[in-house]
Amino acid sequence: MIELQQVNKTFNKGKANQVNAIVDLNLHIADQQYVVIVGANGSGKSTLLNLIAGSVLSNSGHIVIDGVSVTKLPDYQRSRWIARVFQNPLSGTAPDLSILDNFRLAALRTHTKRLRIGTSEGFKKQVQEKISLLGMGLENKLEQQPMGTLSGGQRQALTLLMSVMDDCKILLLDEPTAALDPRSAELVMHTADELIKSFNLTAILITHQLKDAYRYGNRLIQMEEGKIIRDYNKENKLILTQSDLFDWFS
Ligand SMILES: Nc1ncnc2c1ncn2[C@@H]1O[C@H](COP(=O)(O)OP(=O)(O)OP(=O)(O)O)[C@@H](O)[C@H]1O
Repeated sequence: MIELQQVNKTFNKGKANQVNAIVDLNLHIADQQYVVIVGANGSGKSTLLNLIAGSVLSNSGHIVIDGVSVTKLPDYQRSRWIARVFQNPLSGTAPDLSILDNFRLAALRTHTKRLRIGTSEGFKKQVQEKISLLGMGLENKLEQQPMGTLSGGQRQALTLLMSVMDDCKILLLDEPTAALDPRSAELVMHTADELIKSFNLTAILITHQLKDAYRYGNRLIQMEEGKIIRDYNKENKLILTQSDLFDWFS
């Protein structure tokens, strides 16, 4: 569960370039909800995700995750709940290391409990099993293939997998397909959807791709000038047509 109560975030407060990025925002996200957020550039989407992740702290209001008040906690103290995937498929991976070594690093970094870290065959087998879920045939290239030689889509799918293999409950996706070609983007969106379901995650996706906003998730939010101006739950989203969604931006 994620709860934001009367949250405000102002950048450059009191200066000529002051920006009220988030304004009196209230939001309740139930466990296992998959929320998609759309909105024009500068409407506050990334700031909202940063406030939830703790990489930006609010000026006022309360943020509660899983019943714990996290309002003043920095991001590294929220990482037990939260995993994040960003636009750039290269961020968070070591290009010269093999796929397996990247998984070892990720497991060490997050002290994952799902995996027994090490050089053992057991670790390799667990990673192999998980990677085979992606259906990309990468499970047979674990040790030969350096991460940097994979396509952007493959890397982003592996990054997704690495981030959800930890015991996190919340996955934050900030335009994860923005740097990908349409085919890779489709693959990553599908992978994210499968992982969210199979790991029972609560997820938030920011996207400018309206067809993805329409297709994925069970709640749809539109932001404007730091506020939520539309909020469609699962039932209302089902009634919405794709052209309704396009009309919001015309
Ligand atoms: N660190 C910062 N310092 C100053 N202003 C900022 C900072 N981060 C965001 N802003 C401003 O806050 C407003 C909201 O930005 P934000 O990145 O949250 O919007 P967004 O909806 O994610 O936009 P986009 O779709 O372009 O990514 C913008 O006016 C932006 O310039």
